[in-house]
Amino acid sequence: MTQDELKQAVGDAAAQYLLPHLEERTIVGVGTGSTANCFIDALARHKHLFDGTVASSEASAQRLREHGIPVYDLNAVDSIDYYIDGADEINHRLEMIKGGGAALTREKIVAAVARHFICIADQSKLVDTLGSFPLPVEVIPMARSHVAREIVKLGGDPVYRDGVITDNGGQILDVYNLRIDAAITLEKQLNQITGVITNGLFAMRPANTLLLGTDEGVKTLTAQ
Ligand SMILES: O=C[C@H](O)[C@H](O)[C@H](O)COP(=O)(O)O
Repeated sequence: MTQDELKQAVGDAAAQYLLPHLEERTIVGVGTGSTANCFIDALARHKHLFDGTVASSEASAQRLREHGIPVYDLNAVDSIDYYIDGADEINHRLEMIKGGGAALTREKIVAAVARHFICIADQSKLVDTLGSFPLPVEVIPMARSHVAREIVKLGGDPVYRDGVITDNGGQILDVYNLRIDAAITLEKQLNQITGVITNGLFAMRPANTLLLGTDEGVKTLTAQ
């Protein structure tokens, strides 16, 4: 199967996974990216079964609305049972690197509210050790150079993602060559640098379930 077919397969599988849990008042958390888009398209077939969604980006909100699915402000929502989103890398503990599409901060916020985080990914995203994919760090624009210097002290090589402005008005540094063997420690260290909005390590809040698209079908994995 192609990577696109695997993404559609996990998008469809996530919608099927949710079906028994969709009720009149259910709010679904929806992530960002090409895999999340496949999920949005699959979820649209069941839009009469639930109340609406909270989206982790303007792009996903727009796609949801185009399907006629309501999108709520997170501040108007008391709780979210399920958040479905992709990842750039995920390990066997279901810790992730996210933010290749620059949506990391809103993704982390929605994930923090959700009771269950279901990651949907094709088999290329599952790794033994995080860090081949450069770690995105969202920064306040005036702090970009300061944050970059501090990241160098931590051993990383930050590269400014030129021209990208996030939904929050932030900028992105993609950090290469970081050793990510203690992901929670690194996630906290990066967030403590003044001017960092957040970073794309999801170790303090890993996924609860991974729906992994493979050539043998969609596998359901939990943290090891
Ligand atoms: O900022 C974007 C998100 O973290 C995405 O979930 C991540 O980049 C994966 O995207 P895709 O499904 O397009 O590979």
